[in-house]
Amino acid sequence: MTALATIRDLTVTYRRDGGEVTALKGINLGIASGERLAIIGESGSGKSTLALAIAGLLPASSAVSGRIEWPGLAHAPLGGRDIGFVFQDPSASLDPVMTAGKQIAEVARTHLGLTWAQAFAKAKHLLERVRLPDPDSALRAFPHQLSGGQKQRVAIAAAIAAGPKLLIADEATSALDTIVQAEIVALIRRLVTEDGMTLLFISHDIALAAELAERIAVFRHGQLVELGTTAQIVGAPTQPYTRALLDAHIGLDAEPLLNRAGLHA
Ligand SMILES: Nc1ncnc2c1ncn2[C@@H]1O[C@H](COP(=O)(O)OP(=O)(O)OP(=O)(O)O)[C@@H](O)[C@H]1O
Ligand code: NI
Repeated sequence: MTALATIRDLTVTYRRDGGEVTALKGINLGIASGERLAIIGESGSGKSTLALAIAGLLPASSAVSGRIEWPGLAHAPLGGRDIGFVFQDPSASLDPVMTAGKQIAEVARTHLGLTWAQAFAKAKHLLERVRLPDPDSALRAFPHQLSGGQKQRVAIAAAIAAGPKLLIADEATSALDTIVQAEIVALIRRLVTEDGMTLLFISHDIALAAELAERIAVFRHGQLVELGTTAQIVGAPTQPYTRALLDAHIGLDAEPLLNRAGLHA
């Protein structure tokens, strides 16, 4: 498999209150073109920092060493065009005073050089693809007129509007109730497959990660502690920490998770 991105010895430190917090320590990780890779770990383990570093979105208060190479791209990645980003809270990524259609169209216009008319046509098509019940009225809807799940669908449509190679979903379903969460996971899986995107799925929920990902990377205290196929991580973890994450989720019985991951009959 060819690599889309290769992360080499990545260390990220934030300055805070005169001190320093090391959020990532010497991370080495390859992301294969077209794979679905999950990043899991508890709160503060550095998952979002990794996502932001990959997307080139780290705040100015951070210091970075190491590097991220993009053998799968012909050029340095441009956020929004080559990398789509979906955040936990769609209200934070959507502009409250702009219609859903315009927010999606703007991405298409900016990165694909479309006219507004072409960009709105594309936005409508994207709203159909993310299965908004009434794409025509959704085009004209403001974020507050949509449910949480619908807003997340709009945010996903905007994230993929420029046809990115890589889609990063950082806790994209964590704020949603279980049923909507499952729908959004299914949506992400379908879109990634249809467009041949690479997926980086970030979650504290090992079960959700197992449902969607082919490989899982386990982070703890800023370090990558275990990396393997979903079957390995869920069925035969080598690290006590990974086992603890599994146990916390399912007690001592791994069977339900394996079933969810489609690894058993
Ligand atoms: N902008 C920032 N300024 C200072 N420290 C930060 C900043 N962002 C994150 N941190 C710190 O860096 C560490 C890693 O945070 P990060 O958000 O990457 O973890 P996470 O695994 O995404 O956690 P969560 O599951 O809660 O989202 C934590 O100690 C956090 O407090
Ligand atoms: Ni996070």
